[in-house]
Amino acid sequence: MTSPLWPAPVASAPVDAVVALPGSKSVTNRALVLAALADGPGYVRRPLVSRDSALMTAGLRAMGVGIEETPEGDLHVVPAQLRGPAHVDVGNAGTVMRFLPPVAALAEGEVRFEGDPRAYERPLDGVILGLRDLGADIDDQGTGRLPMTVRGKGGLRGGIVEIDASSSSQFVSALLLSGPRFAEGVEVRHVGTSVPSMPHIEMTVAMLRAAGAEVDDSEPDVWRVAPGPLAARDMVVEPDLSNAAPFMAAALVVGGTVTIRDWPRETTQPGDWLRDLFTRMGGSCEFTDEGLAFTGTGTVHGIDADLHDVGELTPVIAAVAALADSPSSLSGIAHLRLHETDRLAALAKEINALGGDVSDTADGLEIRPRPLHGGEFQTYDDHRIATAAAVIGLVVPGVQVENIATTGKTLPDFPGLWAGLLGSARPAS
Ligand SMILES: O=C(O)C1=C[C@@H](OP(=O)(O)O)[C@@H](O)[C@H](O)C1
Ligand SMILES: C=C(OP(=O)(O)O)C(=O)O
Repeated sequence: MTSPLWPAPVASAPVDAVVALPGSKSVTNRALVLAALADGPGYVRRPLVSRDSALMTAGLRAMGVGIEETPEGDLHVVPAQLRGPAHVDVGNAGTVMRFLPPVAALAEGEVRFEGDPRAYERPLDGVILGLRDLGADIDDQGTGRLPMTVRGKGGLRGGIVEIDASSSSQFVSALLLSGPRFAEGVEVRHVGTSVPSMPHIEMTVAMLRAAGAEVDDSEPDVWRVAPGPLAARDMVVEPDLSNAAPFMAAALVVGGTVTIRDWPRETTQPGDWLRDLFTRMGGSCEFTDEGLAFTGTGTVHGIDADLHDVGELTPVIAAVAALADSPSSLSGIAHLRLHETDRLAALAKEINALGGDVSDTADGLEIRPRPLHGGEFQTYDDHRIATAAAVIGLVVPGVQVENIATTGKTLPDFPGLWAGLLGSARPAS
């Protein structure tokens, strides 16, 4: 089945807009897990409402957790005895497929995990092998992947476990998030080449501590979580800074100023790196009372950057780099081949289809800017490939984005937000 094409709007004037972004996927889905495992009812305030968060909510509800939306749009989470039989659809959400199996191991009864075809290709071995070592009974037919069944025993021993988290930081986050509820807590020791997306593990540690858990992360590649209760709380979700990328990129490639409302002054979100990365590419930013004001001139410089810690920013950075006045080299991101799609291959193929000159290397992208032309841009069910295409379309007429609706994985109504960004463009002087 072919998906409809979305004609990417071309910017006719510099942008001048204030953007209120929905909540962070990573914070929302961690907050939901921590609230579900807490010692009483709590709230997740200003949550993201998107495909990935809906899948997390549905998965927790299937295991018995009460989650109700309040009239203000917050989520009231009422923990319960976790139970099977239950069915969890993980979609293509890394956070759901990795964070919920440890929760299922705490349930009484069988929990079946299924998802999109791509979820069956994405790595899960660190979670499966790790949980088994900690005492869980998992039937994965020997594949180390989904689909699988966790035969929950109402609790888990826990203890010390060695895993290789070089393919995804989410393996570590998954075992830590449920760790306080394991009888012996958990000590996760990473063995292997370096763990990507370290800020996301720092986010896990920070959110566990905020919920009262005792976490020791003083030794590199080792994390210890003591057994104990998680406090029932109000958790307020920050705006999704990774999803700020296309909006800030608009100011870079078109010129003008975009203010991202409520940008936190301190955060573990990897999107905070955009301030530095996009400044190096030609923009400038300042904190204002409203948020972060980011200004570009329309002239973009290439960048040499190791994105190992912030891989999810790659697609939009690659799109901007394809429009730059000098080449770029993006490295440290081999693990992106195992994301929603093989992002390195997809970006090279689609940018080249518009006349670009991009090669995917063993661990990144080499981008040599060339004049681009319009054409179809395939998105491979990948929200960030779709927003990257929209950025190119701002300055390259005739870009048609296939399945723009895939942005709904983490960013509801992206086309509406994008139209708002351009609608408020000030007239050219
Ligand atoms: O824990 C999280 O919320 C995430 C961790 C990262 O995963 P990887 O470590 O698999 O890259 C990131 O890319 C993903 O978008 C979200
Ligand atoms: C890699 C990503 O998602 P997931 O949580 O599915 O891993 C992403 O959002 O860029």
